[in-house]
Amino acid sequence: MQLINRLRRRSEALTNTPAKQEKSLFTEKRLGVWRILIAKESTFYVPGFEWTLLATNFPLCRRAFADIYAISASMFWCLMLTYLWTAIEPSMSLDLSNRLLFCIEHRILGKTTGDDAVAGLYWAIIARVVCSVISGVVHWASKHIIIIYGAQIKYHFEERILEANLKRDLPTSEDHDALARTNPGDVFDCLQRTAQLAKELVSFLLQLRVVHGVLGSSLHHVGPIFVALSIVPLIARTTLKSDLWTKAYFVQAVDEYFLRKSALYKLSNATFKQEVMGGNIAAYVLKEYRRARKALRNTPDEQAEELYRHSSTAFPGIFSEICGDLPMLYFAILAIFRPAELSLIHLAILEQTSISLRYTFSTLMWMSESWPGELSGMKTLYRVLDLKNTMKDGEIPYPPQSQFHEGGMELDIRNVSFTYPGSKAERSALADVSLSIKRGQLVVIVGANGSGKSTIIKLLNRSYDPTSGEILVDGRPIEDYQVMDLRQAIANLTQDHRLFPLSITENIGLGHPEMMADRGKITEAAKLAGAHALIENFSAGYDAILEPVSTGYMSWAGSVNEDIHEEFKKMEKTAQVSGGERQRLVASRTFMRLFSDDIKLVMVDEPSSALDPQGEFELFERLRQARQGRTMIFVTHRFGHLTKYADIIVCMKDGAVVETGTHEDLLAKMGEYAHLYNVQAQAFVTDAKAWFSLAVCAVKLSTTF
Ligand SMILES: Nc1ncnc2c1ncn2[C@@H]1O[C@H](COP(=O)(O)OP(=O)(O)OP(=O)(O)O)[C@@H](O)[C@H]1O
Repeated sequence: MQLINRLRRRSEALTNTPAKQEKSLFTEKRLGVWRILIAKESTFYVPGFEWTLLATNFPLCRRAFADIYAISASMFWCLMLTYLWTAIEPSMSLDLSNRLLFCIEHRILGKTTGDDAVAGLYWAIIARVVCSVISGVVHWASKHIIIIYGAQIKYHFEERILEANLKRDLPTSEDHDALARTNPGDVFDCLQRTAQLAKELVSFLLQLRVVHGVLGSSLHHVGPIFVALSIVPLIARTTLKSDLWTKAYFVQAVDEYFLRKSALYKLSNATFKQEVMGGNIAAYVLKEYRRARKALRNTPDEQAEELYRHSSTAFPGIFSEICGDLPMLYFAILAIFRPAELSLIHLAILEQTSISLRYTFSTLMWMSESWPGELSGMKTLYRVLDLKNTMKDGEIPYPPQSQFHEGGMELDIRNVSFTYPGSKAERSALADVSLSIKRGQLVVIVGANGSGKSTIIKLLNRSYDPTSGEILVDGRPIEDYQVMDLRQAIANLTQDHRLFPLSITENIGLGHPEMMADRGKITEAAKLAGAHALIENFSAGYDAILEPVSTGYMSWAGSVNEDIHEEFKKMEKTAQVSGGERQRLVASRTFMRLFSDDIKLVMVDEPSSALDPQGEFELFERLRQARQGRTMIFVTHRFGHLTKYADIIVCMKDGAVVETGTHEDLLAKMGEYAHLYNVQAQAFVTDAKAWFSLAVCAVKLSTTF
């Protein structure tokens, strides 16, 4: 019962969103397990098309057209010509077909005789065939242009997105807009859809012109009603149709039993396998799942769009079916009452005209409905491209030309406080931190989890700027320096660093791209990080790509074909390396970076969490040996073998620096550092005692037997 009440409360919380308070803006619906919030439509609304979108997005469309025109003017005009042809072609084709049918009728019924009649028929045939041939060529050319030009446009925008993403600073990258999914093909897709929309509109108007011509001919007595019966029901159907996807809406699952059922189902995923098995909770999960499913009863979870479209009566379906038959039924009724006025050719012409007109009209409606979706993809892409960095870039190069630069970076952190953008924590990540680091000093930062150690590193490499206070680098505010220059002078190694989906050589070489071609240095860096033996073990050695990008996919039928499946698995395989091996490979990149004379500050943030004790000891030793002429900052929980080399140990707690000094100073203070140190030392003492007791036991036992 308690559980059900809790679920109810949660469900109420889900439905009780701020949107409810702005009721006038939205219409709310509950369908199946879903709650749908639909933005109310503007007063000037024609079903199937958002006219206001056209006006408000005109400048964006113009910009997009200018962009793709600049990529290739010739391709652009070729594509537009193909659209022009395909806009004219249906009406021309219809006109020629109708002419041909009239010629055939006249010839069959003997209304025209002689050479002129035969020549007219020949010309009608030739014109029809020529039109078809041109259409075939234009369609092929249009597809060809779309493939080639489309690829050029896609690569162009992909490059722009890449460049924008690479230049973006960290706070801006965490911005909601920057996280939006962008597809480089969206601009071309949207412009194609816009051109197609215009094409369908022109095509429809030209076909009406042909219809006018047909009605003006011998069919004037039956034609108008026939054509009206073809088109009017289509307009009525479009007007009456209720489709969700053309509207601005938001769908959320709110049924408490559905949510619980989904959460329990998720527990069968591989992600939770160990917990479910280890905790032996499978029976509980299944029991609770069944209970939720039973409570859900027949509440449908079909897609909200489908539920919205599904009508409560069969009337719209019947109406739609009858609409399709109306022109033919009308002709049949005429055949009953006024057979003398009709012929099969008349029927063929009217049927052909009405089918073409209906097809174009339906396509026009469909295009106009889907156009806003295409437009929103393009808008998102441009919004991402236009995002401006929130962090200021400085103007002074680093190191400044005037400055003598032996001995590393000098850092002065003054009353710095920092809160992460969008943080929900009460406490700041850093609160009034002050710290002075002289050139070439080795600093060890220690402290409990969440005390702010990594945040200091992130401020020093300008991933973020302090919320208040200032950081001086060599006596100047850090923001005055050009960010790129500053980062060029810093080597950073953290536990978050990843392997790139590139070869091992590149993974290491990117530490110092100017030396990428120097295989000797790359091997040396790998040796320093203890990764050489591991790399040699791969069949492709330094050329191995451990985590390649996905390159293939299988068809549905392919996934059930065992041979294809096996081949696919072989092709797409990612090499598995252990956490420690990964850390060694990543550390190789840092050693490569340390070959650069530009490096004036080395910051190492807990990069050895997965390394064995020997590996960790060697890593710190070798990093320390690269200290000459550099300031070094280590953030670590296991500080045993580093503290004796440290010029300053900084001890942090709850975002503040609580102690600074040498190992001896801080132990003597008997404060936070001494506490952390003793907890670690105690474990060793206890371990040592245990080992000693075991050894004594073993000796006793051996003497007993
Ligand atoms: N990206 C982030 N967004 C919001 N809060 C964050 C973010 N990163 C860290 N924090 C918060 O800032 C505080 C300081 O985090 P920080 O990573 O600097 O601690 P730390 O001392 O390095 O911890 P650990 O020893 O666990 O690595 C913590 O309370 C943490 O939850």
